[in-house]
Amino acid sequence: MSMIAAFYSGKSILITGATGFMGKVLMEKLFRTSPDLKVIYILVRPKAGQTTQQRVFQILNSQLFQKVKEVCPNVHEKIRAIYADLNHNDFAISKEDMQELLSCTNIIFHCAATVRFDDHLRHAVQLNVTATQQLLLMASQMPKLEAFIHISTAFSNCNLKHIDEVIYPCPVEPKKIIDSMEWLDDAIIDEITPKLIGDRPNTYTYTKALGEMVVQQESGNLNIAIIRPSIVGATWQEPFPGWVDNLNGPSGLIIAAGKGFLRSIRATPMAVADLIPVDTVVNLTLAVGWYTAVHRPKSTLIYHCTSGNLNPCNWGKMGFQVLATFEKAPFEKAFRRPNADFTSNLITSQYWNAVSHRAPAIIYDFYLRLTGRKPRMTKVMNRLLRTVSMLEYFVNRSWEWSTYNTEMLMSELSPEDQRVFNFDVRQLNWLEYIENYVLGVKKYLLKEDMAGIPEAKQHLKRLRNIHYLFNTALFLIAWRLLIARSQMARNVWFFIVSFCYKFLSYFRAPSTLKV
Ligand SMILES: CCCCCCCCCCCCCCCCCCCCCCCCCC(=O)SCCNC(=O)CCNC(=O)[C@H](O)C(C)(C)COP(=O)(O)OP(=O)(O)OC[C@H]1O[C@@H](n2cnc3c(N)ncnc32)[C@H](O)[C@@H]1OP(=O)(O)O
Ligand SMILES: NC(=O)C1=CN([C@@H]2O[C@H](COP(=O)(O)OP(=O)(O)OC[C@H]3O[C@@H](n4cnc5c(N)ncnc54)[C@H](OP(=O)(O)O)[C@@H]3O)[C@@H](O)[C@H]2O)C=CC1
Repeated sequence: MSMIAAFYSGKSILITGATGFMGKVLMEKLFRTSPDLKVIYILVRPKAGQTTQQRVFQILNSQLFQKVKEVCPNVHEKIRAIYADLNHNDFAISKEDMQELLSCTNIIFHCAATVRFDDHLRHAVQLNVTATQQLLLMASQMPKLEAFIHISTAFSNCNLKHIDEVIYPCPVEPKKIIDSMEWLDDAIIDEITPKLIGDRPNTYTYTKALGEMVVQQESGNLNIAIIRPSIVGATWQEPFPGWVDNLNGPSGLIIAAGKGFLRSIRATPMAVADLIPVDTVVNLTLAVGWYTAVHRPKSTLIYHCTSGNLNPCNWGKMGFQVLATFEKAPFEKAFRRPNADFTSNLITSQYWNAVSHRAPAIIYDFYLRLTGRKPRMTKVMNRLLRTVSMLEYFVNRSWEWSTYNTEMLMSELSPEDQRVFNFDVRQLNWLEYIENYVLGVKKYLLKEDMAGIPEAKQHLKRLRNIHYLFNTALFLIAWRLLIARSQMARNVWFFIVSFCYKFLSYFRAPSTLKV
């Protein structure tokens, strides 16, 4: 019997960010391994014209939850969606709901965040710092609370090269930042943002670091742990391999590359690609929840959920396997044939941007105009290149994260728990994982049918022929222009033609003799 699964039985669990990528997998695993849990409270806001109930209904009826329905048929009754918006200081939770949360909650998993790299500092602070502070305040009023698990990111200290499982303070206190956001106007915030974030690349990593400081400062008597995952990718094993449902991290780039839009990137092939499957993060999170509640460590423990120091893979190998999978199972209706140029050189990368990205987009828009349609490719390409430029920081550097606490926890688990809540990335086969990841992107994100693969392959062949035809035509035009202008080019041309003629006559002569 799994001790961790047994621990969650009968518990009332509060999850923030349950509608997000990680939150859904966390809920799924909890219901599947501990179907006897009492209730999962989730803080949800209405979104995209859907009420909170409709959103929950959609999640529970998705493919991800199919196995759960077999083990826990009354899952609908065990999930309690609470209307909440973390942008409001009191989360806009009703009095009755708040009362229920305060009196019943046993465990909190705080996953909600804004993960946009370029979010306005005011909004990023509200979500990643103030909301964390508010939740801690709520937690301090929960008499039955056993553990508070805060999800941060391994990149909260990406300005350092070696990162230990400790909290590194930011120069300005989070309380001062929270206060200043209340009275500074947007223009001034824009001006001071670069100074505040310092050598971090974006407001996301900065506010996640502030969020950790808040957790440390406001922990009081709470039993708290922090988890820092690196780049979270599709599922490795559970509930099935390759599941992914958003464009964050590598997923969006895999689509852009598979559809032939993205053909080069400024990346260092030998830099460590610190990817971690989402089910691994969730397994560690649940194990940490159990350990924190049962063993009650004296101080707040931080757990790095990373792969680089235990089972490293680099971007070059990853890109190679992504392309190999495109060969086997290409994406439908590609714009161009997938290809990859990795260059760490800025000038080469700008050259490839012009030749491989901007020029084809301009030519395609010209074709759309000629055929009476609205040009759109240049706009799409500009947005893609902007996104890529924001991710470049992470594919040109390597970090070392120590994993003492994570390894200590692994050794504390029973063999059964090590199996059911496996977070040992040393067992991960990267090539297999990446192949499943790309297939998962095709299946679950693009919703493409595997039966369409032969047609997709045909389409790529047509694109290859168009590519050869286009290059030949381009070469002939360029050559014709050159011959018209340069005596030397003409001489070279006559030399090649006479050489070919002699070559052919040589072969024709013996064959004539035979006859
Ligand atoms: C070596 C490769 C070689 C490839 C060469 C060739 C290929 C060969 C194969 C190679 C592939 C394999 C290797 C890949 C390397 C991956 C490195 C990843 C590093 C990640 C590190 C993460 C570390 C930190 C981890 C964490 O701790 S946190 C979680 C991470 N957080 C994020 O990943 C949020 C990012 N996003 C935003 O920050 C916002 O999205 C924003 C970007 C501001 C736009 O923002 P905006 O322009 O306002 O508008 P949106 O609506 O948001 O998006 C506008 C449009 O871009 C789309 N789109 C949004 N996203 C992405 C995305 N990712 N990728 C692509 N597209 C995206 C969206 O669909 C929309 O398309 P549309 O609808 O226009 O058609
Ligand atoms: N994905 C990754 O690569 C990594 C993620 N992390 C961390 O993991 C955690 C989960 O990330 P992930 O699941 O990928 O992110 P998602 O963007 O998929 O999910 C974010 C969640 O936060 C919720 N949320 C955002 N704003 C509000 C709000 N105002 N009120 C209520 N809920 C809100 C979202 O709700 P809604 O659906 O309504 O928008 C969603 O459920 C985050 O703390 C992130 O920093 C750490 C490392 C890497």
